[in-house]
Amino acid sequence: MEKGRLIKGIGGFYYVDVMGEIYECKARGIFRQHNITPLVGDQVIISVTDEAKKMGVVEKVLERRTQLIRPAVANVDQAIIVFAVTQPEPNISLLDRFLILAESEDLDIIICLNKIDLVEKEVYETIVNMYTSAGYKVVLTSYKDNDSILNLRRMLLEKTSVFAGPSGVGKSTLLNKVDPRLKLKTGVISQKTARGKHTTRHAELIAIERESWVVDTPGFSALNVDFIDEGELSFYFPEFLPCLEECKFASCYHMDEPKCGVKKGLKEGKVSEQRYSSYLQLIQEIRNSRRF
Ligand SMILES: Nc1nc2c(ncn2[C@@H]2O[C@H](COP(=O)(O)OP(=O)(O)OP(=O)(O)O)[C@@H](O)[C@H]2O)c(=O)[nH]1
Ligand SMILES: [Zn+2]
Repeated sequence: MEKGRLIKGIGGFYYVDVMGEIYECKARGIFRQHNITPLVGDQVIISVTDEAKKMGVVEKVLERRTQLIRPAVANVDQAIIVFAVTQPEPNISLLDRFLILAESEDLDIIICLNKIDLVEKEVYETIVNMYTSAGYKVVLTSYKDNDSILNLRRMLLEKTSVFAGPSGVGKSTLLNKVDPRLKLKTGVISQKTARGKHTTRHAELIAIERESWVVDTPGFSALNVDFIDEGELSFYFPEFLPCLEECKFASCYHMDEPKCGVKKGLKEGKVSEQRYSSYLQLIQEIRNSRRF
């Protein structure tokens, strides 16, 4: 029996990494009876049936700490949300959607602003300040700046991180810099888009040094958050949290209600205009989606 990490599942086979060796495994029928589907990211126990051919059987799925829905990966620790400071221009509304998704999955979050070699600091300072004061950790990177890559790599050590962000911001480029053995495809947008459209891309765990794992997700240009309950949305804005107890009504949506803590926080500069307007836009979207 060996313990390993399930790194991908394709066509009924599970690929399990045991100390860097990959075993192609079937799952025991017993999982079906118990309605358990092994998931990428699971810690599993396998028995090796053929050492030479690296084949085995998944005997047991160890208890999951967490389970992401999209991408479907177990035991993820943190989300690295990557945006470029330019090319493409940062889309704040989309960034807030990624944040809410990660918050709703209860992940630790790092915002990574990439391509800082392309513009002056003044260009992205406002964004950095806005998210830092909202309570987020923001890191600045450029594939041309080795120190920034080392800093990013440090944040990945001994964790499972999901890389998310729009297309073309440099997710694969950064991962290739962090670990040059990876050789992920970069910059071939047409090819990647074609794949995204016509085939389902399965989530896959990629090992980088010292028990660090990453999931590179395809880029998204739009994200729906309408599965979130309108009453819960404000919990996913961390800077709103200290304001909420000052709302007079427990069911305050922080819109037109009197004595609202969030609007007070907005006046006092504890909540930024832009984040508040993101909130309003999203709650409107959630409400509209409920009408049908
Ligand atoms: N100047 C500059 N260009 C970068 C940087 N990082 C990535 N790029 C370029 O940006 C383009 C897109 O990079 P990718 O790594 O393919 O972007 P991605 O986020 O993986 O894109 P998808 O796979 O479509 O989601 C490539 O041409 C990279 O060379 C950076 O730090 N600075
Ligand atoms: Zn309120």
